[in-house]
Amino acid sequence: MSESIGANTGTSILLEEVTKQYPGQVKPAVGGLTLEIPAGSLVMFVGPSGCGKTTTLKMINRLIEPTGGKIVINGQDVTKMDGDTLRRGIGYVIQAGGLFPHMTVATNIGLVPKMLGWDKAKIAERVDELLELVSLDPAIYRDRYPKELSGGQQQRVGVARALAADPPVLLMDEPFGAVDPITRQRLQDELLNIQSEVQKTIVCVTHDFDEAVKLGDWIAIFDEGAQLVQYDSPERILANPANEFVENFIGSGAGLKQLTLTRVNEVELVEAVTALPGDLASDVLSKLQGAGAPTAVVLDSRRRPLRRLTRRQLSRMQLVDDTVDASMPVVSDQSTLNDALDTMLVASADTAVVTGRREVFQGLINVQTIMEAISAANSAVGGDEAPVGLNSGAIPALSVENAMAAQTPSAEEPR
Ligand SMILES: Nc1ncnc2c1ncn2[C@@H]1O[C@H](COP(=O)(O)OP(=O)(O)OP(=O)(O)O)[C@@H](O)[C@H]1O
Repeated sequence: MSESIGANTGTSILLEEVTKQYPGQVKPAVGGLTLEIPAGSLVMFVGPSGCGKTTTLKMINRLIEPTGGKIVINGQDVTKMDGDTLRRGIGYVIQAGGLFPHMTVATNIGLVPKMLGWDKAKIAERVDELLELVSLDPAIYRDRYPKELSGGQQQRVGVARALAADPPVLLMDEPFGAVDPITRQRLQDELLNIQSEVQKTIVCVTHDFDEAVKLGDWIAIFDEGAQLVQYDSPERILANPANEFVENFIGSGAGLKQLTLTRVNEVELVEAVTALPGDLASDVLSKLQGAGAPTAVVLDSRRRPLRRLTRRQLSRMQLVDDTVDASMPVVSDQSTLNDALDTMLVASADTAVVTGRREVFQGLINVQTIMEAISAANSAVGGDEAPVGLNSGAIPALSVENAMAAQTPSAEEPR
């Protein structure tokens, strides 16, 4: 219940000296981690396999119980709170959406609202609203079963389900790990679009440093035992990696990764002549000639781009129709310049169509704009001060008693 852990937006999370010692393990999976997650920010956890990212994430909604320390959400210590109540106020997204296969999309999304006792009409309305938010047409998708969806669509439904009861906090564990690179890019852009609408506090685990740079307001880089190696903005981590471990993690091409730091919505777009199905082709053609532009963008009634028409194509038609060109290069205004360049290269086009929230047309971006933006971006790295993040000294060596205690079985599921 969102009431129980605070307002639906603007909720901070604080881990205070949090430790997780799994039974039978010599070293703690998470050792004395103190981490501040500012309200409304998107924090990415990255680090090598087994370093404790997932364990840290799952301690926030107590799917894993910490063995020590406190977790404070919106000023309230949730370590002792009823776990089920806590989890209803925290959206949770896992790889491939984690949907229940025998339930329709609508039932999956409506699960938490149902548990919270919402009436049927309100749930149905919310389901449609969320499907719209994740760019799935409710009329087509609400009654489908998960197996009738693509991987990317399942993932979108997973996000919709996590947001259903408007929780203030969203936890995501490798949410885009199971989809192809193009779908992954689109889902990342959508998440950023959704976040600009809903302003949740989001913690997201990834193994992909580029994804962390693209999505994160802040990136926490962990080493084994969830030892925090660096916690800062993507810009500053790229500009000043804390040590060799971080340098290796960033990998080669740190310079090129700077391209990942600028989003399409930060550069000036090229205006375009637009047309609607049903317009007289000759009218559109004269507008194009007046503007000195080579192509017009055809939009549907919700201003979503359908295709581009060249002067030659227009001169051969009477009325503009509503044909869709699936191969038209389209980028979201949340895309990075890196993604935009990729999209143009794949389509062998020197311009791409830019869309914003709910796929509404914004303008065009061209290679020239990107080149100019790159040179302009080589300016000083600044920004807000980084949130607090540290571990409490070295991990204490286990005494014989502790080691014995650690062997005691607990309710924890083995992996
Ligand atoms: N239930 C468990 N019982 C015992 N040890 C566990 C359990 N779950 C995780 N571990 C251990 O704790 C450490 C941290 O695991 P965790 O899953 O948090 O890492 P991770 O950084 O998310 O890794 P990956 O990127 O591979 O998913 C690992 O050494 C793992 O083997």
